[in-house]
Amino acid sequence: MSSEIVLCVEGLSKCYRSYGRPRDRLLQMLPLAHGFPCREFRALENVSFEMNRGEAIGVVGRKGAGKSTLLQLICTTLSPTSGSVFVNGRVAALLEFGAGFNPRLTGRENVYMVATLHGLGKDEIDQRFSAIAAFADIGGFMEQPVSTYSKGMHVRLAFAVIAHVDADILLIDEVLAIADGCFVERCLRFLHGFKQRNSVIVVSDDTAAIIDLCDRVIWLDRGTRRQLGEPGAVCGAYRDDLAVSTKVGRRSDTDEEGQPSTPFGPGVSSGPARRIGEINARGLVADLQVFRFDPGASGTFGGWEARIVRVGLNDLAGVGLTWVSGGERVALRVEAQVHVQTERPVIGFSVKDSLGQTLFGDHVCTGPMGKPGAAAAGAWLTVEFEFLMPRLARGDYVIQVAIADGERNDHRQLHWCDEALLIRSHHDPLAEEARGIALVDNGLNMGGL
Ligand SMILES: Nc1ncnc2c1ncn2[C@@H]1O[C@H](COP(=O)(O)OP(=O)(O)OP(=O)(O)O)[C@@H](O)[C@H]1O
Repeated sequence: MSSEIVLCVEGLSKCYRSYGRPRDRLLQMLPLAHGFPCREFRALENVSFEMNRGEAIGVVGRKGAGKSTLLQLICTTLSPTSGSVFVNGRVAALLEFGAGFNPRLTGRENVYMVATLHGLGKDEIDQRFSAIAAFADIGGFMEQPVSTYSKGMHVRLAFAVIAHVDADILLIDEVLAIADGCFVERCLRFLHGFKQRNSVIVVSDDTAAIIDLCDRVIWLDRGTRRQLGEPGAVCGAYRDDLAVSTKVGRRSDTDEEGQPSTPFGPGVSSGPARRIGEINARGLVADLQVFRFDPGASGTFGGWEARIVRVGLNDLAGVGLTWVSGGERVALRVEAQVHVQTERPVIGFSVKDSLGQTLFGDHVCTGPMGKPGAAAAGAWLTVEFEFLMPRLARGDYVIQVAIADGERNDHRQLHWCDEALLIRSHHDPLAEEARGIALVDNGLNMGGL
C-alpha cells in the first residue's frame, strides 16, 4: 500500500429534511422563502477518515446507519450538509443495482454509454468490450434490452463495466448481495487484484468477505463513526453488538418431547460439546438457505460420458430441504447417469466459500463403503453423503459436485458442476469453534448394471 492519500473525508455530515406537504419542499427552494415547517434527520454526522492508494476499506453497520449516504457523498451524487470530500483520482461507483443503465437500451449499448460517461473513448471501449462481456458472462442477453434482465444480470453487467473503466477508487455498495455466489467470487478475486494498485470501499454485510478483502473497516452506527480499525476487531465488535440486541427468529429447537431437535443439545457438559451447548443456549442458529440445483448453470465441464442429473440436500427421511440449520444432520444426494462403460466411477463434492476456498468435501472412494465397482453404459449412480451441516459464517457458499473415472490421484472428469448448489448463510454463527464437519456415512447404490 502506498502512502499517497487518494481520499480525504473531513467532518462529513448529511441532514435530510422532510416536509409535511410536498409543495412545502418546492416553495422552500424559492428565493427568500423560509420558515416552512420541516423535520430534520441527520443521516451522517461528522465522519472523517483518509484512504491511501492500494487500500481497501470496508463499511459495516445496521440498516439505516448511513453507509449508502456516505458512498453517495464520496461520489458526489449527494451534496453534504457540512464537511468535505477530497478525491485524488477517478471514482467509479456501483451503488444501486442497475443505476446508470437505460432500460430501453441493450446491454452492449449500455456498456458503451456508461463507459463513455467514465471518460473512455469509442476505440478504448471497442478494445475492452470482449473483456467486459466475458466478465459479465450473460451470454446472448448482452444484445437484449436491459429491461429484460434479472437483478443478478444487472449486477453482473454493472460490475463488469466499472471493473474496466480505469478507476482509481471503486465504491461498491451492498449490490453483491444480489449476485450469485460464483459471480461474487469473481468480483472478490478482481477486487483483490484491483487493490494492489488502486483503492476500494465496499459496503457489505458479509463480514467474512470484508475481513478477507479489507485493510481497515469503518463501523457506522446511526450516522456516526463508531469504530475504524483492523477488520477482524471491528467486525467482531459489530457482530457482537448485533447479537446482543437482535432478536433472531429461530426454528423450533426442540421436538415434541422437548428434546433438542439438532444433534447438539444444550444439556451436554464437557469440552467442545459444552461449547456447542452454550451456543445453542444463546438462541442463535446459522440459518442456511439452499438454492435449487440448476443442471444448466455455468461452470460445468467434462467429457460428457456421464451426467450429474440431480443434486439436493435432504433430511434423513429423504425430504428435500430449502433451509438448513447449522448443526443439522443432512444428506447431500447426488444422482448421475453414465453413458459409457465406466471402470471406476467416483462421485465427490466440496463446499467452498465465496473466495473459492474449500471448507470440506468427500468422495465415495474414501468413504466407509469403499471403492465402487464398474458401471455399465446407462447405469444410474446414486450417492448420499451424510454429514452435520456446519455453522457457516454469513455469506454465500457453493457445493461443487463431480463424477470422474479413476482414482484419487489419477482420474478423468466426466462431468463437473462448479455450482451445483448455492447456499446462503443468513446469520453469523457467533462461535468460530463450532465450524467443522462430521461426516457420518455415505453410501453408493448402483442400479441398471
Ligand atoms: N432522501 C432521503 N430523505 C430522508 N431520509 C433519508 C433519505 N435517504 C436516506 N434517508 C435516511 O437516512 C438514513 C441513512 O440511510 P442510508 O441509506 O445511508 O443507510 P444504510 O446504512 O445504507 O442502510 P441500508 O443498509 O438499509 O441500505 C436512513 O434512516 C434513511 O431512512
